[in-house]
Amino acid sequence: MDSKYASIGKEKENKNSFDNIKVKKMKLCTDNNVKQTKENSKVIETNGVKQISPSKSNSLYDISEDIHEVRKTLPVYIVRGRLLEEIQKHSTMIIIGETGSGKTTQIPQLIYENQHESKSIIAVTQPRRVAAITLAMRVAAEMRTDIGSTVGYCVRFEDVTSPRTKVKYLTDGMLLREAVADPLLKKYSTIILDEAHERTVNTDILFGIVKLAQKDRNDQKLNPLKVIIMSATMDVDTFRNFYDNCPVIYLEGRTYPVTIYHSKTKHEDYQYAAVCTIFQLHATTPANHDFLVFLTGQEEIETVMSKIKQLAKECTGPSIKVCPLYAGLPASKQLQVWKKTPPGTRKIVLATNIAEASVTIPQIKYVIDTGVVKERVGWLHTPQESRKYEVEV
Ligand SMILES: Nc1ncnc2c1ncn2[C@@H]1O[C@H](COP(=O)(O)OP(=O)(O)OP(=O)(O)O)[C@@H](O)[C@H]1O
Repeated sequence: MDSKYASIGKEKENKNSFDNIKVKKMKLCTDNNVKQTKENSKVIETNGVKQISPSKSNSLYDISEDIHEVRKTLPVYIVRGRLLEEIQKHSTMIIIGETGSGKTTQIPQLIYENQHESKSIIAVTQPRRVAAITLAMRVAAEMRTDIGSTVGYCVRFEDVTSPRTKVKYLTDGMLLREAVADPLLKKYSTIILDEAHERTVNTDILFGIVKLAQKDRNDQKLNPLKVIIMSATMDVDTFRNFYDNCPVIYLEGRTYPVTIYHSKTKHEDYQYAAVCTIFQLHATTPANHDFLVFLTGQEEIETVMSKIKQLAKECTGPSIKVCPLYAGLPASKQLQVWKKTPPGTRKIVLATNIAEASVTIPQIKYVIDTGVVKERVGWLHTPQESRKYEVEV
């Protein structure tokens, strides 16, 4: 996104650069036609297990919203009959579907609605905690059920499931832990390994574990295990070879019109450029158009957040709610991102790349991507780093 302000003049050094920002006082567009929504869910903690109370609201999602109509437009929903036939036919399969086709939210529901064994649980793994939680809440709302009953989630320090749970979203790490206690993963009838292309140590081990569990359950004549590998994009041949040439289904997705603007110049001080762009957009777009800004980590997010709060005081127009989103943030704070803001308030989400895939944040209309990311790398050439690399792998 090209920022008019960011490209004016010389960029200053990091520590002072924000002082350079001038907030234009102008009449801002507001959109007051946004409906007021109910208060969101409440978290109760009992014996160290947090339970989301359905009493105030079922989840982060307002049941009164037309989420059922949205669901019906999803490609997976449209081809559900044909897809189900394939799922029933094969014990292992790979499903490739474009982002937003409805793989993660619809396929578990489809299997649940058609499974006859009432005791079985469908597990859906996610690489990120926040994805597991928000997807479970979304699916619970779509199924008109309370979170923690038919649909639940399990992430580190938080198990929101019950004996009634049949669709369980959980992180790769949690399923791996369960596999240590029960290598056959007997409580599950179906295991969906989602976002398979993200390949971490956890997921790679899980691919082997579920394959073994499936085989051992067959050998021991126990209830069969269905394994579904899902992704938007991945190296299909590698996975297909590993899973004995299992069938692969491709699903078409939905696309939304996206206009991409690039900065004309390289901004060494990308935080400054991002803040400039935020206020440039803030001055010209309706209040119910929320922003998502990608930064590299907690420290940067906190710096930019405090600058936005400070500059917001000098602005007229819609108020601003800034929501941080990074892996180290407690889950309850991460969920603030999904809470609706009052009419006339703009939400600005400052996130690391954890918001890049597998999560959907409604109402985001503008994405400001600084184009930088923190990555952990292993060096093979020095003895110290090479040891580190070995330990991590
Ligand atoms: N947490 C959410 N909040 C609001 N809408 C959601 C949420 N999760 C899903 N949706 C809606 O459901 C649609 C399908 O999402 P889903 O996650 O099932 O797609 P997907 O094919 O798994 O995409 P991806 O490959 O990005 O995970 C989204 O485009 C969005 O309209």
